[in-house]
Amino acid sequence: MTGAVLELDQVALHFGGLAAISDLSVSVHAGEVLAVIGPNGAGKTSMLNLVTRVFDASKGRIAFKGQDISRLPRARIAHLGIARTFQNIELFDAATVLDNLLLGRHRFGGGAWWRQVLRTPALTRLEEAHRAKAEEVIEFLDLSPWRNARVAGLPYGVRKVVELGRALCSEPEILFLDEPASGLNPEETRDLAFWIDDIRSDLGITVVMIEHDMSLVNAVADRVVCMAQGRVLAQGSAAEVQSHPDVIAAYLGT
Ligand SMILES: Nc1ncnc2c1ncn2[C@@H]1O[C@H](COP(=O)(O)OP(=O)(O)OP(=O)(O)O)[C@@H](O)[C@H]1O
Repeated sequence: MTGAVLELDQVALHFGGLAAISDLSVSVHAGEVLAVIGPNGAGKTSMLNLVTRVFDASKGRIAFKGQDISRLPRARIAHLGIARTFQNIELFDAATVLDNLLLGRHRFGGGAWWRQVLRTPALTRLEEAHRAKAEEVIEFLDLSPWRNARVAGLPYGVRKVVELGRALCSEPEILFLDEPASGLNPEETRDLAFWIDDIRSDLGITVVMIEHDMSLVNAVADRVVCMAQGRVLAQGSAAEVQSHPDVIAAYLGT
């Protein structure tokens, strides 16, 4: 593990009078799996929405590999190598699994307009490279039985894997997963744990996972940050954080 790949420094986010995030400072180390836990409404998804520029921070700095990204246009985020999945799966239901995965290649472009009109060899090579990456991800996530199926008809657990696959197709340096285990059965959650481990070890991608399922957190997280009321309450190993008195009190609502 090396230095911080992503740093949030005293970040705040307000919705009207409500402080969803207050003075939040979090560092993500390159090559780690960081789990972000905390009770409902703690600000976990808001933090992810700040990093991916869905919302503007009202205060503070967010740096990716030393570059301040807090004011970048949202569309630039994927180009930098930051990918995410959503709490409520966001896929193109009418399209096939393969086509959804190919959408993940968006950041690598489709070539200049004149290449598309003339169908140049360079464009053909680009399309072949996109297709090869999508096939690699299909293989990696065992999605071959559904390659040409429309997403709309797929079981929930498979759709979650497709969304993960689309994020991987963008070849991110850092991958944010928003509640990846929610709605999955125990067997699917075990598969997910293996994939997250492989995403970090084999693909070298840093993973930040917002998660309520402590079996998954205990299985894959190198480090855990617990948030409550928009701040960091505790951080450390899964065991340290789960036994922290403030964390126990936050979950009990005391
Ligand atoms: N778009 C929004 N408009 C207004 N308030 C919001 C918005 N998004 C989040 N909030 C509020 O900000 C606070 C933090 O919400 P957030 O969804 O980030 O928490 P969370 O820790 O991800 O919760 P959960 O585990 O339930 O998903 C909550 O009080 C929530 O109601």
